[in-house]
Amino acid sequence: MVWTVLHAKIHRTIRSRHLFDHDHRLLVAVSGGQDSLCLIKLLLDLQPKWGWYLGIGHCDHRWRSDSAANARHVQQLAESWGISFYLETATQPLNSEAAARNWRYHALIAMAQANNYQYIVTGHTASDRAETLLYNLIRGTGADGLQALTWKRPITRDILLIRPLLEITRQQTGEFCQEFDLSVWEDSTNQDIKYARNRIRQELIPYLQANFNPKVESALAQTAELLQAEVEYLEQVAHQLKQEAINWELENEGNWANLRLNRRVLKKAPLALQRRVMRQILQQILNDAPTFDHIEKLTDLITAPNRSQTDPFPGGIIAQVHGDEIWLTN
Ligand SMILES: Nc1ncnc2c1ncn2[C@@H]1O[C@H](COP(=O)(O)OP(=O)(O)OP(=O)(O)O)[C@@H](O)[C@H]1O
Repeated sequence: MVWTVLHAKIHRTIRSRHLFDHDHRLLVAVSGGQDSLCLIKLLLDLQPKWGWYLGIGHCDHRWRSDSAANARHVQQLAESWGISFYLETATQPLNSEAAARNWRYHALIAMAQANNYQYIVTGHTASDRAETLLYNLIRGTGADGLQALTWKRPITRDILLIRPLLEITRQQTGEFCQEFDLSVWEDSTNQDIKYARNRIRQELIPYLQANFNPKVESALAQTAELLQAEVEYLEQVAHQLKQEAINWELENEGNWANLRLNRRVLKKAPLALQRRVMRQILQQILNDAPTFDHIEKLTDLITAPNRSQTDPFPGGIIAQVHGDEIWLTN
């Protein structure tokens, strides 16, 4: 087997970041594109050193006319490597990026659960990370959005989502596929500049590379990496503060019903932590992700006069100041 710089890099990354350990069962999400082919080839080559059990999961969104052929192509590759192959096909064509992504993650989780995999591994690269950072930055976000794709995160209670290629650029995965003659399935929708993501990839990044920094992808990915560690730390501190600030909490048949927060505890904390506590609380009690506006309204109550209250949040929950406390009630 030829051992390249990428093999060495990914081997080091898996070890130093504790992405997965010996003998784990990894379900590798393979679209057939260059990134996920590079990923599966690297993992296959490293497999004898680590002893993983590898499987390939493919999702046919029925988005493009060639999607069934794409799925067959990935299946043939899996067979040629002697790896288990799992396919989910959408019951109807999914024609928005968001719908396709959402369905894809559910499909991959279902495959992993049915076949006893603890890890779902995707081929997101440093280039995806840079694009996600720019995409989120343009739409407006905090440090959380700028950490743009994490190495490892729980996707269900028992399954972790792992992205081992976050330090490797798309150029590198392309060169790797050429070097090993991997037959890449080109996704025609990647070229379509009606999608903002693709415009960032096709127009904005090349512009930044040509005019500002030829290594802008790696630079942005590094920014995301630094922010990720800071976000992790702030979230931990906010969690502790939240526990300290909750005076009283009532659950009704497993559902959250009533919460009282100590304003004196919260007032002493910096604004950045106040906002994070409020976001964690809203995440806990709303079914949807809280908006910036929701978080600000609730944070304002920390210093607002007695009896001030918010408009109802989705689900009808209202927050109101009662002396030294904020009451959230249904
Ligand atoms: N049809 C598919 N079947 C299996 N895995 C897929 C498929 N499409 C994408 N993936 C996995 O997701 C990774 C990222 O793909 P891509 O960048 O096209 O998706 P995305 O919509 O931007 O995803 P995300 O929301 O996760 O960033 C791929 O490297 C691959 O591991």
